[in-house]
Amino acid sequence: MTNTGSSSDRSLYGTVGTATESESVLETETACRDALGNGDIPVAVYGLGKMGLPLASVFAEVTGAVTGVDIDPAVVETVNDGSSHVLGEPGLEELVAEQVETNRLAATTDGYRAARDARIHVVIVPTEITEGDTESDSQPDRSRTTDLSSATDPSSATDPSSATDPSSVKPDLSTVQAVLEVIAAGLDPGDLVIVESTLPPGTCRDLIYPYLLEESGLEAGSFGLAFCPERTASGSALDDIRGAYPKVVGGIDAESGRAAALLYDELSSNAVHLVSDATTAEAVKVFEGVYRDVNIALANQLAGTAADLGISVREAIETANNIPMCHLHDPGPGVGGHCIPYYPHFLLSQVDTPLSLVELARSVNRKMPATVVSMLEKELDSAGTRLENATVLVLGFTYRPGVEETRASPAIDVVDTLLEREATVWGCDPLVDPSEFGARTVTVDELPDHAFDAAVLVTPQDAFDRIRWDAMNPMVVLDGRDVLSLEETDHHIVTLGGTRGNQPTVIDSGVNTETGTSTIGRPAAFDASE
Ligand SMILES: NC(=O)c1ccc[n+]([C@@H]2O[C@H](COP(=O)([O-])OP(=O)(O)OC[C@H]3O[C@@H](n4cnc5c(N)ncnc54)[C@H](O)[C@@H]3O)[C@@H](O)[C@H]2O)c1
Ligand SMILES: CC(=O)N[C@@H]1[C@@H](OP(=O)(O)OP(=O)(O)OC[C@H]2O[C@@H](n3ccc(=O)[nH]c3=O)[C@H](O)[C@@H]2O)O[C@H](CO)[C@@H](O)[C@@H]1O
Repeated sequence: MTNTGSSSDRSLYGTVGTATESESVLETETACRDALGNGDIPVAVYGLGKMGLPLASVFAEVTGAVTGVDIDPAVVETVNDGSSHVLGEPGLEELVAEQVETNRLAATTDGYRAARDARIHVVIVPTEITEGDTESDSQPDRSRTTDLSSATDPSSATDPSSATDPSSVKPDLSTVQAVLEVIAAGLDPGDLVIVESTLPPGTCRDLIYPYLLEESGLEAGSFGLAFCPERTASGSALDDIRGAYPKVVGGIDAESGRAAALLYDELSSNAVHLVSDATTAEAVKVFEGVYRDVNIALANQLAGTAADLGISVREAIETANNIPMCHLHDPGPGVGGHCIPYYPHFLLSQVDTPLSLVELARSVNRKMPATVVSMLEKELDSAGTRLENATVLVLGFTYRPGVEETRASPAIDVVDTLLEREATVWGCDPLVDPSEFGARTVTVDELPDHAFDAAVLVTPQDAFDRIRWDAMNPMVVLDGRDVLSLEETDHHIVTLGGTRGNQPTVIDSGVNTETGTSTIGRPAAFDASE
């Protein structure tokens, strides 16, 4: 099939209800699946970023009729050249080349035209947060997201790590709104709108559907809307989209849910979980993020008990996780990226119920970079060096190893705090330039040419395996991820969770093969046979 750019009279929404007497629902569904696979139902994917481009490519692979829309002309040009501007996604470069070459995927900046032609519209642009009225800090503002454009200028978006008070932060849906404006202008009866961008629960029902109805002038029930969250991570996007996890689908009405479930049943090799409604699907995605943020905060607080308890918290966490119901997370110098630090705010803004646990977790994680600098200061003091006189190396600026993304990266706050304390700060990262964040840039190979009083490992990039620690002057090394093996060097190593590297001694010769528990070396009082 070719991407003809002409509008199609085939659609997914509303088709089963129109089955004629001579046609069964199953036949109608089969016809829909055939039309989808034959490229008779044009798809527009809005946003060709780290998740949007993999998604558009998989949609192209399955449907053969995708127009990718992006406001960035450089992105559009790269895609139309058959290349991927997104790095570090196995298979993506080849898939984009193949889909563009066979005319199954084309990109454009002309969203209005793509919207006119498409019967399925997939939204995968970023959702941001913005800081509200900080004067009302003493009175937490729990008013909901009542407007799609709570911030009109996308550049005013807030970095969650700099937000002063979690309750003053609001979702900023202005980018989503910009796309909806384009879609509404080209919306026809029978069209299906899918939102994959993470949304505050209730957004499809309370904001997007009413907005599309009003702007398009169409009647309720004449087009579909479903929330189908992206459950992907950078580095495994194609596998994730093709079906690493069940696909969650929630429609604004029953027919929207049915049509979207059929679509993703074709797209994903995994099961489709059609939940009760769009709001439930929105909550699923936000809950996943909140779960992670709260659990990381718990791990970070537990790490802080190391000195009091005199143990390696890492050893205790790893050993506790031997039991299936325990999923303690890893302590770290902060929570970055444009998902986990943002999503708690998508929940906090929507409900009247006080969510003190969620707020506290956000505060704990947000303060981790400052906690790391305090730990470093203490260690430097013990070594006789004041922080303001120290030269500190920060290692790893992206929020995750190997992903070229620095939004909300803890390294940025670590650098800011060190600079506020008048330390001299150097930065090293193979993927981004630390000088963009106020540090002096140094490469891995240049490190032995410099003298540092301390190093802080924030994100363990693979390239750091090449660091010649033995060729560098002894220094305090704060290993924020507990990954360095410096025991054989003269460096003074510190981790967030106490002594590093301790492992339990595992005695397995007496393992009870039925229960998996060992009977050797256990105190008699705990022996089940007694
Ligand atoms: N990255 C992840 O790991 C991840 C995982 C799960 C879910 N998500 C969700 O997906 C969303 C998008 O993530 P991403 O990583 O692809 O973002 P991204 O920042 O990498 O890319 C966003 C793209 O959208 C384009 N864009 C902005 N405004 C536009 C508009 N009005 N019309 C068309 N294009 C526009 C930008 O030019 C950019 O190319 C996230 O905000 C989140 O809600 C992301
Ligand atoms: C459950 C999960 O994997 N969800 C993924 C997540 O992907 P992500 O790319 O944001 O990465 P995370 O791994 O969650 O890390 C975020 C930050 O938390 C730090 N961290 C992490 C674990 C830990 O134990 N201790 C920590 O300190 C880490 O260093 C980093 O800064 O969100 C996406 C969007 O919703 C999801 O789609 C995607 O499935």
